[in-house]
Amino acid sequence: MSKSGVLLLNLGGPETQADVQPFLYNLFADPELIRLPFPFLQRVFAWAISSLRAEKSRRNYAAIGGGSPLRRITAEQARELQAHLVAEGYDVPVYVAMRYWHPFTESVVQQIKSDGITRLVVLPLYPQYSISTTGSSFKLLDRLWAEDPELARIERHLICSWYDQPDYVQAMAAGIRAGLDQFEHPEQVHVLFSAHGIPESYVTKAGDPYQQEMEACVQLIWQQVGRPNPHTLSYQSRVGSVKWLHPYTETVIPELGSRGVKHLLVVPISFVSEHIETLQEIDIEYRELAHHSGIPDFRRVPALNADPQFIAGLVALVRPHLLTPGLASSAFAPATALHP
Ligand SMILES: C=CC1=C(C)c2cc3[nH]c(cc4nc(cc5[nH]c(cc1n2)c(C)c5CCC(=O)O)C(CCC(=O)O)=C4C)c(C)c3C=C
Ligand SMILES: [Fe+2]
Ligand SMILES: [Fe+2]
Repeated sequence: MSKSGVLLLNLGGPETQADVQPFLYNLFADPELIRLPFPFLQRVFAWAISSLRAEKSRRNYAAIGGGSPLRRITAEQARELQAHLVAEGYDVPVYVAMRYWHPFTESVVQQIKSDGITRLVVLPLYPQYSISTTGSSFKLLDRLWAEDPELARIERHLICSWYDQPDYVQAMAAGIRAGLDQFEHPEQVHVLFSAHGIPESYVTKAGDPYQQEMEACVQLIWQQVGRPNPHTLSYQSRVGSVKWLHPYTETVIPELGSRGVKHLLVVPISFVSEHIETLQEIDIEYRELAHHSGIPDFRRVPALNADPQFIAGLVALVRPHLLTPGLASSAFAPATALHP
């Protein structure tokens, strides 16, 4: 008998000030996120960098209430997705697994195993694929599946990226149009898509499709927005001293200011939930930078969180991998099942 489940993947975030350093350690200890020439030094490096970064990072989390809202918002997305699936007749549990903080992927897959799931649809909450995000979580799942013969019996259906999912694209476009319409003169607004950056070498040396998917995603969203405003794509949240994807958001904002832009609408584009990089980096740091750059009118499009059209998009992504309602106890898969 087949029993399906859905697993949502995300990065995770510290919930309290005390969580910040161990969270950073977990993040920097991942060779998919930080690539060192000497892998045997990864843990020492992670300890050193997490210790050095912790104070600044704690201050940033303190500015948004002490911790990240990511767990709460991702749980809400999971609840909404499950409710919509149940309404369509798919009686499947939806799990949330984080890469670097609670609920850790390692413990969630134990739960999935003990719930008797035999067929798991894995949906990363990153619309665009990157080695550093979806790739890292998939690699961890591969390792867990390779180490445990009971897990190995659970059939996995991986959804790699979905930046072109029509409901997602339309939900993003609707948010941008609503954002533009809040300005007194919407036609005077410059729209700045700000994506999370990654080191440039991921794209040029390791073949990460992230930049290409990001550019295609912005183009699709912009077509749906259907307004004549000028728009730009830039990359934020650079860590360390190596070159990251260009142009940097922190460079673009002053350039726009010096070109006379007075009204700026920022669209966070790699994120489907509010988190530190929307609430602190964009809303606090970039807002201040914009004001210093002569841009007094600075606004941001909210992250999608549990937006109904976005949730409909998640349902559409998951549905083809589920057994048709009524056949749920059958051993047969529907003809529409996709296997990337
Ligand atoms: C698509 C999203 C993300 C990409 C790509 C990504 C790459 C990436 N991130 C770091 C370093 C850090 N990321 C941190 C937090 C963080 N990053 C993302 C998303 C992406 N990261 C999320 C959702 C979060 C959690 C946010 C929260 O609310 O807690 C942090 C910690 C925060 C801080 O100190 O700034 C670091 C550090 C690298 C190096 C990287 C690509 C290689
Ligand atoms: Fe990050
Ligand atoms: Fe599938």
